[in-house]
Amino acid sequence: MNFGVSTSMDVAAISIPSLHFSIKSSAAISLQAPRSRNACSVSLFSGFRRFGLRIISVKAEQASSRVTDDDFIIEDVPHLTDFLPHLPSYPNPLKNSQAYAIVKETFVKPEDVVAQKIVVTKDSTRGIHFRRAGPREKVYFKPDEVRACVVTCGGLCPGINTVVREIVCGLNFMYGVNDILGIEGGYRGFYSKNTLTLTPKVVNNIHKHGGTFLRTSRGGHDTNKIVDNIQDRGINQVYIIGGDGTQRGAALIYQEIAKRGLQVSVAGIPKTIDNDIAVIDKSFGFDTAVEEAQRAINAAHVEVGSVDNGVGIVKLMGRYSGFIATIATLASRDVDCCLIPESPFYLEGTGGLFEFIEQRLKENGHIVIVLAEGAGQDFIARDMHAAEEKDASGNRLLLDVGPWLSQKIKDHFTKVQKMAVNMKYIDPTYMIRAIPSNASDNVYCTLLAQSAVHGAMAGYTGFTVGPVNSRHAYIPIARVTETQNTVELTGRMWARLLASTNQPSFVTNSEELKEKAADINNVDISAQI
Ligand SMILES: Nc1ncnc2c1ncn2[C@@H]1O[C@H](COP(=O)(O)OP(=O)(O)O)[C@@H](O)[C@H]1O
Ligand SMILES: O=P(O)(O)OC[C@H]1O[C@](O)(COP(=O)(O)O)[C@@H](O)[C@@H]1O
Ligand SMILES: [Mg+2]
Repeated sequence: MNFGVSTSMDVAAISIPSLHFSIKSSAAISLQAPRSRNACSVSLFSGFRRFGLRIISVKAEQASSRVTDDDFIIEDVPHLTDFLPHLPSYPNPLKNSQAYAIVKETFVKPEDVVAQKIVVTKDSTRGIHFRRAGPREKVYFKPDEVRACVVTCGGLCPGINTVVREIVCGLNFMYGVNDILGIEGGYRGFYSKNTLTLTPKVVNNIHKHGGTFLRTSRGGHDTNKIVDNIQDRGINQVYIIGGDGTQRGAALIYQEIAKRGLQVSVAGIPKTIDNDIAVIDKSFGFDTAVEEAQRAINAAHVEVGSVDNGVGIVKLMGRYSGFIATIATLASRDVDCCLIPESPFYLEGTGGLFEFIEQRLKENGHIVIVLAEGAGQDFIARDMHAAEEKDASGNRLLLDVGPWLSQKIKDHFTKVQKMAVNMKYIDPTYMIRAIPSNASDNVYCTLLAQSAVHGAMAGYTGFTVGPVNSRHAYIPIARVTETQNTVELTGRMWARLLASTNQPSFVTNSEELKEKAADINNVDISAQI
């Protein structure tokens, strides 16, 4: 797409085919995209950089319609100057930091973006890009004016304490910020608990412990009470660590703050053991959890390998997404069958689980089944006539598939097959998420935390930070909350698993399930490696 840029500053018109601009203020140009065939979300950076203008991207009404030729879409994040246009900026103190003294490019260029699509062909459209994370030349907070707070919400996962620690140390060591509060016990802590004072000394060793030093909770998100508290306490940077639910809550907090016109940056750091957060490569702590799951799978394999007709079942976390079970199975190679929420399965008849277990017991004398806790929920609910219940955040409370499946298998083989089986059931669910993060997750958590700090100090807000194709980016919160990341049954990763376990596909053996799988996975599979 080509566009002309007017050189005289007083001319407010910059014409782009089918798009018209008006310069609203010296700080930003807003695109008033008319209802046009080619309207799309556009951000223009380099053309205006030298004018000191900041371009905000807008979502045209028909964001789905793409500019056909050089389809270079930038999904930008909000900035404090979007609603506080006269906010002063200051030189980034990193400029004087000895650590960064010889860094070739200390600051991220304003036009640096990260591509969401990296598997391309010569004629590919360029697709969606996100603003690259990292330190900027200008900051919008004076270090001694910053009063930051950190809050952790939802379930545990390895590495939460590392993120908390590195937010505190990053603010203090890189930006000279000394006023940092801990919000205790999740969102409700804003209005129901006293704050903790966080210093590098206080958080020095917390990364060596699992859980969250700040404690957490589900439920209790009251946007107005939270923002009232932020305002009353004079907090001007909010770091929110949590999963998809938490990030939805963060979006509401950001919107209320913008509505009130408060100079407060809201930075979301995505967290979940389930890796169900969209757009980012994977959530922190996931690798640590998969590594810990190997110990449970290995124990099951040792147990069942030491007895006749040993049936080992290991239940792992994964409420709606079966990534932990899938990747732990691929990593282990001791697993004969992996069941996940995304893949329907059935027990009886040709191609069913019972037939497969019988075949493996005959072949090897034992079998190991890895089970995501969210697998088979509809099956169990029908079988037990159980009504659906929810937790304090509105998440589905799961029926316990582990004991249910163990009993089903025991009943089938003893009563129907007249064959005694040695059932060994292991449930390490909370064990794999309550441990401290491993070395690689610790480094990942450090980059996440520092990216969040750089973003907030540079005045960005209403963003979630995370790696997109291994490069940290600032992602609009709505982007990571609008869909949930799930294992694609039509992707190559799941095919790799089926090829490694040789388990029944369950789907290809049954027309009815094939439609169901198609529905589940009516998404672009190119994203799957
Ligand atoms: N749609 C939502 N809007 C506002 N707050 C939400 C929303 N969903 C969840 N929350 C809040 O976010 C916090 C954590 O949500 P939860 O789903 O339990 O865990 P996670 O965010 O880790 O997946 C809870 O305090 C919950 O009240
Ligand atoms: O912590 P609780 O309330 O027992 O919930 C357990 C659930 O939390 C999870 O660990 C995910 O929690 P988050 O989405 O909050 O990270 C699921 O895997 C599991 O089903
Ligand atoms: Mg969640």
